[in-house]
Amino acid sequence: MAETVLATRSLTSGYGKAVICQNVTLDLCEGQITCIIGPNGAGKSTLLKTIAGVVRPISGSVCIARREIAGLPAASIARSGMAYVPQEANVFRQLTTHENLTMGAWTDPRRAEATCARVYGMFPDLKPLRRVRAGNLSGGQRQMVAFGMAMMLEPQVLLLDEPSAGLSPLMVRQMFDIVRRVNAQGVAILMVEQNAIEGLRIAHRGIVMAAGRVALEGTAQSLLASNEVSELYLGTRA
Ligand SMILES: Nc1ncnc2c1ncn2[C@@H]1O[C@H](COP(=O)(O)OP(=O)(O)OP(=O)(O)O)[C@@H](O)[C@H]1O
Repeated sequence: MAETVLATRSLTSGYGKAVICQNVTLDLCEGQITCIIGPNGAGKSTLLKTIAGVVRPISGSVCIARREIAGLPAASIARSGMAYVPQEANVFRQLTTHENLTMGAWTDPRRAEATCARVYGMFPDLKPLRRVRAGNLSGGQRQMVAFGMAMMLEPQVLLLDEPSAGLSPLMVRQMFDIVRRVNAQGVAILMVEQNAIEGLRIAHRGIVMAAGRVALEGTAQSLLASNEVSELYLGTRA
């Protein structure tokens, strides 16, 4: 049985007086991809932000490798082995690709050079762009830089908020391919995706969120095969 690397229990969070995520309990196992799908405004991004420490939990628990991290500052959470790629504002636009990657090694700058070489190996398309400012890259290239920066932390757990958002169909395929390759290297991934079918296809497990709660969960295959999920969330009929 695979170890749980990330677990939330009854996690509740929101903004000011607005409670958005309610009693979210989930487990992410070692080496697995879990894809979170659901309608706009369901609270998917808020859940990732809460796990990453960007939004403070109201109640409940978040553990990485059985260590409680709920309520810790985002920087401490990143040091505990979890990297988070937000949907927006995820690179320094004035800095080059290479400078962005180097910034990604902030927890241990001495390792930056060696880790950079590994990340270029993972994302070969970034190599010719190393001297280009992130603000001058395409949306897909920028998304790859953000992903690369997260990998500079050499995380055990990666949180990805809509990695395929705004990408061309070709870039979407490339992005999912990279997600799969990073996972094959042993990184557990919790990913929010609007592109639900493609996201579930590369995932081991899936979670459907609705109105801030976990509405359904199961193996990705079972969600792809479910009539209810197909009609409500995948835009297809089985
Ligand atoms: N910074 C914020 N301050 C106040 N309310 C917010 C903030 N960010 C999000 N919300 C609200 O929280 C709710 C959930 O938003 P969230 O972005 O988590 O949903 P989502 O499922 O990721 O949606 P989408 O698929 O459209 O990205 C929405 O009603 C949204 O208006």
